[in-house]
Amino acid sequence: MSHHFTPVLLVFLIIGVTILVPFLYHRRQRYPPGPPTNPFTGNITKFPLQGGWATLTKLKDAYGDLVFFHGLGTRILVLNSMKTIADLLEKRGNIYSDRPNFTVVGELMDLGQSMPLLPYGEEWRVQRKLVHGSLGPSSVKQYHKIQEDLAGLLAKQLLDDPVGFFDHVRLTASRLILAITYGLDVESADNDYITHAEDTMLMISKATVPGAFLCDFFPWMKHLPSWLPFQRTAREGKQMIDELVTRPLEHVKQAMENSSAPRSLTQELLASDEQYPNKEHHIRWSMGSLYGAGGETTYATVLTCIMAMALHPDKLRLAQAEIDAVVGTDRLPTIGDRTHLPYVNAVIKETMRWHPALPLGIARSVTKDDIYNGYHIPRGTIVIPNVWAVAFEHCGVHSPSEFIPERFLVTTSEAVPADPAIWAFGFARRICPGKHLAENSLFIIIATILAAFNISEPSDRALDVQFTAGLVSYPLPFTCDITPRSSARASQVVWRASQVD
Ligand code: HEM
Repeated sequence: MSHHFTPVLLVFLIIGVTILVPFLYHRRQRYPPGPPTNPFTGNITKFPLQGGWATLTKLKDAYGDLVFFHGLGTRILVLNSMKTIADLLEKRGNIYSDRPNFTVVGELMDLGQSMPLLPYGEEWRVQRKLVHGSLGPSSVKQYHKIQEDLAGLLAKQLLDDPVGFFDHVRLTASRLILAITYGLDVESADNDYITHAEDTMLMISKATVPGAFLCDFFPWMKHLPSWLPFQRTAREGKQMIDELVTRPLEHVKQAMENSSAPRSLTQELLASDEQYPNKEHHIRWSMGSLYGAGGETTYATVLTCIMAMALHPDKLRLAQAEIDAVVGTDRLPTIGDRTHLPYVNAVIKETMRWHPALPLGIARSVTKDDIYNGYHIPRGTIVIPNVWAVAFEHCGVHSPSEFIPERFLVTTSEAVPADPAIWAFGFARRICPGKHLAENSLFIIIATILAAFNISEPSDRALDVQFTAGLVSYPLPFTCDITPRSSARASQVVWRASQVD
């Protein structure tokens, strides 16, 4: 009997295997949900290229915490919640800590040598280590004085030329980084370096917009002849970037030879006895990375805060009242006051939540095929943490789009939103190494401005609330009135600026 059954069983088995295996395999290969696809371009053309955070956050309603785009050889996974970000970027950090490859900016212009773009590997590890020692929570105390001095000088500029506040804030953030990284004189740093650095940053931010170069989609194009316009642009960009990272380094080396180099991160690293391969190369790129990553993010946040204060005079008054009560009225705040000013800190947190400076963080790339919640995430997928969605998800009891610092001051446990300090600076192995420095900079610049000035919407028109749509998002130039709170505060500002040596 049994041997009659065997061929039948075999046939069934074969049929079963031929149908089931591809079926199961297909199930295993299932991509996370996303907008409808077509056979030619998948759904990649539906990925919003500029300022996509609001659109991507809306897609969360339709598709959930994971939204997947694919087509034309590119795959993008958007993470729309703290849970998915923690599960992948943190718990599976060994395969989710790489960066996508930018053919033009990264390879042809050489920016791939800089820490934010370096692949997850040995060179990146060396550069991170170089900056960690000097940017840790206790090391950053050595920069308090520079930060307080620069906040004081900024206040003086706001007093003398309030209309130019936008530029003053921008330059202050840039000077701060140049002073700390290279020991450049805070006042003269502008002429020598900032103009070039700003031009270069502008060039980089234009060049990193997806779609800026066809070559980013078709990497083989990098081998095309050098006279082609995109190759020329790439060469010019490479030169600008090279100058940005090399000139200040050479300046420090020269000053060290003359024994006149002030203390700075670069000077300390060059002077250290520690030996490792390509030492100068790594110092050049890790230090250069700090300017690129640390200037724009800081001024974006300060400008957003100024805008929010102009729009919310009642919140400004509360912050000022707290400063007057805690710090007093006879001096400007210092970084030492930071832990004693909960309302001012809540204003800063709310600024970072209301409009995060990096609304989509900095993209990652996954180095191995992965399965998550039953979905297939292929190797090489670009992974984007949508922190804009996180900012709206964890916002406590108040409406997410409104500016309400009080949401961070609630005492009942379930209503307190997640502190932006845990998500605005990125995650796990690639978390922002400048976080502690940045938090002190934001505090001292914002607290100094609030202590000394009133900020209000222009009397003749409404303030235009608009933000740039690039990687770093900050207010488009806007007008607001910035006036000293009193003549006593104005005199304090003048005196404080005169103390900067
Ligand atoms: C408000 C200010 C700042 C914000 C919101 C911010 C945010 C971020 C974020 C979201 C990332 C990506 C992390 C990830 O991939 O998970 C990052 C990376 C980075 N940040 Fe910041 N940052 C700020 C200020 C600074 C400052 C002042 C410095 C330098 C002193 C700095 C240096 C860097 C560097 C070098 C990286 C690349 C790290 C890597 O790829 O391993 N940042 N930052």
